[in-house]
Amino acid sequence: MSFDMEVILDSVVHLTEHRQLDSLTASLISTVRQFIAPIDVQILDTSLSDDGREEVILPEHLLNDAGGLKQSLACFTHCVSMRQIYCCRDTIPAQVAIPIILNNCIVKVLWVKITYLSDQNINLLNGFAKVYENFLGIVIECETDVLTGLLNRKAFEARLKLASETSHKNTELDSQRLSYWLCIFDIDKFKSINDTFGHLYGDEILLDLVTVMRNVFSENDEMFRFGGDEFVLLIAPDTKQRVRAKCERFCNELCEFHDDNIQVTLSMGMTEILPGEQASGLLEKADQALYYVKENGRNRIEIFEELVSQQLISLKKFEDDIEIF
Ligand SMILES: Nc1nc2c(ncn2[C@@H]2O[C@H](COP(=O)(O)OP(=O)(O)OP(=O)(O)O)[C@@H](O)[C@H]2O)c(=O)[nH]1
Repeated sequence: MSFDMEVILDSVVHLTEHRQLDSLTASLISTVRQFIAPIDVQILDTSLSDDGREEVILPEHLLNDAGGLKQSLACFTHCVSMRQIYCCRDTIPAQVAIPIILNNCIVKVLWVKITYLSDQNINLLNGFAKVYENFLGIVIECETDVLTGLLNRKAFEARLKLASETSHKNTELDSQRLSYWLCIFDIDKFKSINDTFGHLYGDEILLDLVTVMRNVFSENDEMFRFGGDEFVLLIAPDTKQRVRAKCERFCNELCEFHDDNIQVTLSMGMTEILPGEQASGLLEKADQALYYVKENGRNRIEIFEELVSQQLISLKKFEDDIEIF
């Protein structure tokens, strides 16, 4: 089969229109489907093993499928770890896997199962994988905070939208309900830390905070730096009590992290993410709880909904948002 150059260029244009990881990945999959009509195509994720090696996360069905990866797993693993294309054409269907590499790390693997795998198909797949790889680098760079390596504000909205869409309408009592949570926090009197110890020391404090945060929160909790000393957490579904306990542990561990003459304390506002709530309203709620903490002594955590029920702050500002849902 030969391919029309114009159609290929169109696909590259389409692939590079995307500015978000999920849509970029979906676009690569649909491009591969369009051009080589595979039986299956997947973009596999990778994780780091305890000894620092990249491991491809293989879904069960890929391993156990008839003609699946199980028989040739050693060869697949070897090729990918050597950053080479894995190609198995002896079997029907054939399989090909192309590692996607960023900063010398394997971050994803394009895996395709196809009835007949020609050289032309391999070249085309490799070309699309390279376009995806280059663009993935740009997308990740755009969504990453330079100092801390956390996600930045730009990455936040899409992730919050996903959380509020997948958050289930549940009727359990407060104490048993598993919800996503949004937390905003900033360092107390960070300006005076900068003024006393210098800006570079202030940067070290920000990096220490991220180290402690990564230790306390799980991979499912997403962490963002909005700018300056302001951070946001999108915490995966859990009860209010457990989320509060986790946030308190974070604040305590950060406080104990510096055994010198400096004590870093945080003020934090939290709010529950209910289905369909909009980013602006949620941010305002968490921000209002944070503001309350700042105005009332700093160095603690407050939950917006609790402040409202205790009539310490007013819900009025959000009535419009709530009526929509
Ligand atoms: N070291 C360092 N400082 C930064 C950075 N970005 C912003 N800042 C400083 O962070 C400080 C933030 O101060 P504010 O949040 O306004 O106030 P604060 O002193 O933390 O006081 P409260 O928030 O009211 O407790 C300012 O002095 C900024 O100049 C950065 O990347 N590194």
